[in-house]
Amino acid sequence: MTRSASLYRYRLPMDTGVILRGRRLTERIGYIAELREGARIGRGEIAPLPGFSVECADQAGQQSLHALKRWVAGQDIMACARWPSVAFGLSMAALELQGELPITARYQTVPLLSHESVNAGAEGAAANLSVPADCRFAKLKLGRGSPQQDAINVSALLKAHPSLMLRLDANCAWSLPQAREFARHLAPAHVSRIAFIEEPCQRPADCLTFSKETGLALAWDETLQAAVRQPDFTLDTDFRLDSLSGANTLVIKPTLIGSVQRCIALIRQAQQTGTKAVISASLESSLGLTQLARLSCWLLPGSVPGLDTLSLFRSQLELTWPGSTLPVKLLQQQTRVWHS
Ligand SMILES: O=C(O)CCC(=O)C1=CC=C[C@@H](O)[C@@H]1C(=O)O
Ligand SMILES: [Mg+2]
Repeated sequence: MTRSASLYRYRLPMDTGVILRGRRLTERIGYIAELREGARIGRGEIAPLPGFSVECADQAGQQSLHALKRWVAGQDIMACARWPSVAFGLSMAALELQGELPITARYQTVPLLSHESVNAGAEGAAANLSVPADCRFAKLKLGRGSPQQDAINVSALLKAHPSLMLRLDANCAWSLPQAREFARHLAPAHVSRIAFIEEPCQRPADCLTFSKETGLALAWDETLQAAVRQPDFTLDTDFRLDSLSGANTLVIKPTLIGSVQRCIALIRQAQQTGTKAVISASLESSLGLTQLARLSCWLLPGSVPGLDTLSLFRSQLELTWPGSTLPVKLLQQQTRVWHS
């Protein structure tokens, strides 16, 4: 069957307040790979995240182009997809082309609570944070204010919403003493209402010590991304998660981890050791987010993914996230950098 492929480069305006690793992100640049074989179409998003991905958009674009040309010539699309963002996007496109990415999704996500006012320490800001009425879980970023202020905000939020559970994320902000300072000001009754805390400390060993001392459940995010980049990290049978053990959850950001197949293997191996997994966004466009929602519903039907990042954008791309009223840019309006 005849094959054709296109690679679209997109630039989407972001909300002014998006700061990643101390850098303001004013626009999101990425690619959409589109595969066609006979009447079938498959798309995937390739969007390395500045400050988190090793590769930049140009590097990802060049590698994607090379892979697409090989695929059109009848070769394996994944053979030279080395960057995680490229491996993820191309593997998603191939899955969708083959009809193996389920259409169904719940499009449910864990709300990311805005923290500007909370972080400014505004009196009562945390308790007044708008939390959707029916939501069981919400996510709050930590590490911008003082650990004590973070703990006060968390306690105020949980007090104001008696049935709420929180996912917390400090993005490796704290030393062990600072993390202990946070725990010291946390109401003991609230510890059990924290589903997990992502990356509390700069050092993974300190995260483990902190978790053991406080009983706060730990989730690996950046630590997992760093581990999978190690050359000796293999997902074959002898790979054990003990180099990542001690956490009760792995945060799977496919754009930062790699191919769907690699994510599946990681999830299955985590589950064999009693470790949970949640799929999380890396600020993909609405096209990528809708595919991540389908992926999460397929691989982790019992877990609510962390995909509440569309509000950081000023427009959607090609596919709308259900309920979003953001304007939609179409792929044909984007720059097609190559077409077979
Ligand atoms: O995981 C979620 O609920 C949403 C995504 C999210 O929190 C993040 C995405 C990308 C980088 C970070 O800002 C942050 C994270 O560290 O998990
Ligand atoms: Mg995180």
